[in-house]
Amino acid sequence: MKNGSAVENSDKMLFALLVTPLLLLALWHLLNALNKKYFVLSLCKRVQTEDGSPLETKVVVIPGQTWFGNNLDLLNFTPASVFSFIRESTAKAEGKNYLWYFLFAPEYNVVRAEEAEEILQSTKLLTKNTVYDLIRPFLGDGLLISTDHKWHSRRKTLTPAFHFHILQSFLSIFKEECNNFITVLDKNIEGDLDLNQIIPQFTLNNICGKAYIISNRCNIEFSLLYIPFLETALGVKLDDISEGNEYRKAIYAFEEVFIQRACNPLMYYDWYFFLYGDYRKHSEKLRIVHDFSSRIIQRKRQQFKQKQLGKVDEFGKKQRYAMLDTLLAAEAEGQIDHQGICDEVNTFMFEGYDTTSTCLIFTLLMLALHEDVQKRCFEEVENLPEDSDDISVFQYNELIYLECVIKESLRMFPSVPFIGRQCVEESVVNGMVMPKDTQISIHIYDIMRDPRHFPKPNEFQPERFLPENTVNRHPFAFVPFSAGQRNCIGQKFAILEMKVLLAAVIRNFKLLPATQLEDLTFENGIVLRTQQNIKVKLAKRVK
Ligand code: HEM
Repeated sequence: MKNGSAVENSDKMLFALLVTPLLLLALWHLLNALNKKYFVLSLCKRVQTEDGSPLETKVVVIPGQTWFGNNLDLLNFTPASVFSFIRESTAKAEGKNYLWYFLFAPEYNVVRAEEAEEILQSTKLLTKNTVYDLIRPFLGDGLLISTDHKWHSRRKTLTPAFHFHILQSFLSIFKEECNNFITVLDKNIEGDLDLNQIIPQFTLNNICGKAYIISNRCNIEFSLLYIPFLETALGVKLDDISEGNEYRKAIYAFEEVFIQRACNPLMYYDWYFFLYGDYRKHSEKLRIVHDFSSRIIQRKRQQFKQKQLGKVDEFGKKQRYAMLDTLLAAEAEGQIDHQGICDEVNTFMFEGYDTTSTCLIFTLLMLALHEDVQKRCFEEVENLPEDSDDISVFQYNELIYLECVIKESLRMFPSVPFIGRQCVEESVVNGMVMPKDTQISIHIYDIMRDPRHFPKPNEFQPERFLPENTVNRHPFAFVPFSAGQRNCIGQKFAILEMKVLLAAVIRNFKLLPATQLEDLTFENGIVLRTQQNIKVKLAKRVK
């Protein structure tokens, strides 16, 4: 009996020895076959071409540094290393679009205008990607992040608030703020002017609060109490400087936490962020920001009711309101609630402040570094009427060369270096079948440095934007304000605001270099940042 069971056992062992490798081989083949369609170790479906041609003909797949796709490539990066990693990836892909594989979803990186066009024009790819979820606690379902019906109806409601006639009425506010700004510069002609300190205060004042704070060395005090953006888009003046200032600081701190999160893929998970991230700072700053916007809205609501704004003016035309009035009018008609208004106000404060200041900082730097360009701008603005009160929107529109300078600065240093979309269902994009949840990053920075569209892309050449030089350019090669349905609603506002400031600065001062481009380390944030503050010197122009 014993002998019989021993034989049986050895048969079993032999069987196992023969079958196990076969099973493993079969499993290996199965996994290999599965891995063609799915990136097994990244738990996501692969991108395929629509016509069955090799994927490499459409996109470069950048191999990850481990077997787990690109999941660990970005771990614990800093904002500066994220910026250089993205640029290196573009270089590795030799200017072609490229793919990464992350946990649960691929990421399609677009660096070419040709493919960006299809995405930005698509009516199906309007949903923002997961990076935007990190700012959702701040901006809620405001225009930047919302999607589908909510976004459509809000965009329709808010578009008239940026109509030419409304912009015209903002002009006097921009000018007043600008005059104050020039007075401040006049008092600080000595030494280097730290643009990162003073410009964000100007643009936030154009948004929400007047308080120029510059280091004691420069000796500028909390002197000005004026709030153009609140007054322009929002139609409110702040009485309390410290209130606006606390708000500005809270936004800055929120952005710092955002950057920390954005640099670590694990931090995208709320539970991980709650346990290991700066969750307390995040919540505290959000409370300050939200309380501030809520108070502004309450104040404006009172004024709105008191004024009893009618729906038609004396000529029977529908009245055009600034942004917050527009929202309050929509609230009166039951189209939006208090939370919706808060989300929009936060979105506009946020979108309208950092973006414009980043562009102004780089434009002033480039003017200081390029004397010939500055001279040409000076000749152009010199023709404007002496008294700034007499300068009309039309005259600002005619500052063609200054506009080229702003555009060239935006091309080289786009305030928003990348934007994101995602496929909410399996979709065909640029001839490839993208699985549901594929993340799409459109790298505006790289698109606008593509030498096929901008020869010698690292050279500052405003002439590229003179009308005669743009005729044959690809329409999506220059997209600092994005394009298509989800383009920037505030672009005309921004260009006018920047022209008013730049014209005034150039008329009054000669800008001289202090910071050189080589001194700067770039960082990826919500907007493009540099580790070092950017400085210029000023020399008063003799009239
Ligand atoms: C130089 C200045 C500016 C630049 C470079 C800029 C750039 C952009 C870009 C690239 C987008 C698309 C974002 C995306 O798809 O994720 C955008 C959207 C937006 N911008 Fe701007 N922006 C600027 C100024 C402004 C200003 C001054 C305002 C408000 C007054 C504003 C309000 C918005 C809003 C609300 C959106 C979302 C639009 C939508 O999705 O319907 N922006 N901006």
